[in-house]
Amino acid sequence: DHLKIAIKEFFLSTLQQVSFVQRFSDHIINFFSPYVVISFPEYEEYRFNHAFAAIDTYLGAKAIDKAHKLKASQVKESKGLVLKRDEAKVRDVYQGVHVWWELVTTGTDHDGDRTHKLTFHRRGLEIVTGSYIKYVVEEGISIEDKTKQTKLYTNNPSFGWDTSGLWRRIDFEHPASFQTLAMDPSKKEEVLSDLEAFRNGKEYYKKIGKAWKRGYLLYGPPGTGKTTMIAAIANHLNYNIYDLELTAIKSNSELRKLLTATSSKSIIVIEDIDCSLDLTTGERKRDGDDLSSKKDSEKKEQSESRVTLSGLLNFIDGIWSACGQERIIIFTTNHMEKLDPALIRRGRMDMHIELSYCSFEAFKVLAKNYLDVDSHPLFGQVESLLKDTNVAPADVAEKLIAKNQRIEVDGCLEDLVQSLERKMKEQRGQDED
Ligand SMILES: Nc1ncnc2c1ncn2[C@@H]1O[C@H](COP(=O)(O)OP(=O)(O)OP(=O)(O)O)[C@@H](O)[C@H]1O
Repeated sequence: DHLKIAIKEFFLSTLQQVSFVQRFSDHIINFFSPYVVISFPEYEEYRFNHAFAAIDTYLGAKAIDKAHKLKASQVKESKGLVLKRDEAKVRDVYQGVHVWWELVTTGTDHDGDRTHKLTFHRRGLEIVTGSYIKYVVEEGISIEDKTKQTKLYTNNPSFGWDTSGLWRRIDFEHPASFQTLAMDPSKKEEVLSDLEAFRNGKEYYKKIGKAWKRGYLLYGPPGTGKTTMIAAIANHLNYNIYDLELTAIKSNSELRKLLTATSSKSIIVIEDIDCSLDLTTGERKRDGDDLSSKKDSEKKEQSESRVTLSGLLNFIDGIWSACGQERIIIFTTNHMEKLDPALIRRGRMDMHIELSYCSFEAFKVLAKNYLDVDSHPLFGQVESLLKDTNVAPADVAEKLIAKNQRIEVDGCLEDLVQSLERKMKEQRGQDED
């Protein structure tokens, strides 16, 4: 037994010495090493590191012809196949300086923290920090703009998609476009030119000293195309969508964390804002909760741990202005009148866009989308019926979809006319009541 203990102690002390020597030699090597390492983690304290994404894209596109491992993807049906370098280590040369990139992942494969590590000789320090990194990030951003697959993120825990920090994400494949969006053509033009001005507004926002962001409020009855318009905006600008589910957020600080984890060139959406926030008290509503039956202290505790109106205003104006750029925030509502004026005042929500019942102009777009016709003898009848009937584009679209079931154009339009006539009678009846 004594012998056993002596051997154990001997090995333990030897091991300690070895690890001490190891640590000491690491210090010496680091001290004298001619190499410098710069790390670019994907997230820093939940904040998304924009440089990481740009570097990732740059390295993915770098010297594909020399790569041994490639990843192929078709980001959109309309776009070609995109090949990406799929190697953890990449070498690069810039103005005579040799650098090595390595992608290091810690933790589990799926949720691990990823970091790009850049190693180079100390001699190249000035070139690397002075211009190379800037070059890589700018190149990455411009490649990303051309080939980007738009993503849809949500903070809703019930969706079990691919996670990336606080958000869950999937590829965004909605086919909506402004061309197929049925709305008044002049309103459509107005929205499109506002988006263009925003997209090209970098210098303008800098000049006036305002954060590069814009808020849109989409309002109108159900089925008038609010969600469709968000998809059309995302496709038009090629921005990611962050679908923010307020009811899944426990506090204002969680809301801030989510915000700082969003990337630039993105649209943050809160749908049906009137349903997720009680705007009279500023407390978030929760199904089945009856606050009036709770004691005061409990009420206070609860309201402190929830998203409040002021938390939401801060989200739009406060920190939001300070982090990231090129952000669009969109609220949708079916009940404009229920919203607190503070939330929707111009400056916060820069443009209020009404999506209204189907006009004849909007119908013509739907007829083109679904039936591929520009005119038809029944159009006159549809036009006069639409003038007197409040019907959502979604209901009109539903009638026209029948074409897919091999019902001919005439049959579809006759069906639509009949349903519009029924609807008109119903609405007249209600008015008389
Ligand atoms: N303006 C429109 N242009 C083209 N299609 C439309 C339009 N409005 C509705 N649709 C069709 O109706 C469906 C439902 O519309 P959408 O979800 O965009 O309406 P919404 O206003 O967001 O409704 P809700 O308020 O109920 O969320 C869409 O999938 C689309 O096919």
